Amino acid sequence: MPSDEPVLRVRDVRKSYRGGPVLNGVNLDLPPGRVVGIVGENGAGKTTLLRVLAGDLRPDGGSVRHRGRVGHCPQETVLHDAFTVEQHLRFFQVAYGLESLRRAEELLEALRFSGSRRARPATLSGGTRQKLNLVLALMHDPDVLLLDEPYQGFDWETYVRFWDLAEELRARGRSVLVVSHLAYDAARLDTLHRLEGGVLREQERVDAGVADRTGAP
Ligand SMILES: Nc1ncnc2c1ncn2[C@@H]1O[C@H](COP(=O)(O)OP(=O)(O)OP(=O)(O)O)[C@@H](O)[C@H]1O
Repeated sequence: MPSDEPVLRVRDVRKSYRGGPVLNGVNLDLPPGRVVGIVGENGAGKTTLLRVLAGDLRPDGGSVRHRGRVGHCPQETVLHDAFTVEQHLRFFQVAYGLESLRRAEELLEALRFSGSRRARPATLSGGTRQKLNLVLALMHDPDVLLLDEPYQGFDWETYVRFWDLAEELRARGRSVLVVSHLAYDAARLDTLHRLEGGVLREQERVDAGVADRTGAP
């Protein structure tokens, strides 16, 4: 029987900058096979929280435990203009220790990546760069995927494909945590949390269904 033990367990996470506290005791359990959203206003601390969860930023207190592999798609793309698309894929293949680019190819196809593999990121559109950013975070098929505003710059079709992909991952027992300042896609989530005052609170999802699926990205 598959374990429902959390793939991500967050306890009393605290983080302050010089300007004052941003995270004031964040708690979260993310079981396998869930798509979870975190919303919050600009400056609420969403990016800070995701960086702490990804191990990119050390919290002042509290703990973060992962079970399995983590993928992190930061808000700022990780792409480097000295490298082509193909070189990015090869670089991450080596970094992740992957035998092939099979999964990366599937993801490029799923998101209808249209850029040339010989192109450098600066010559790609913002949405196309974001697709590559997402593929790089996902190509090792992580158990937990942490996404910071993942659909910025996506057109409507790509936005819908992104959610199809999230559903495919959930069906295979992967968990996806999506951070956004917008909550209109709540119907696509298993759980929605609001980050406010440095803590997470579970939100009532407005299951208007159709209404929730009509907002533009
Ligand atoms: N490296 C840093 N040094 C100092 N202050 C920071 C740093 N990073 C973020 N902050 C501050 O911490 C607060 C939370 O920032 P954060 O980027 O985590 O919020 P956010 O919810 O992701 O915002 P947005 O929706 O605008 O992306 C803000 O007041 C920001 O100015």
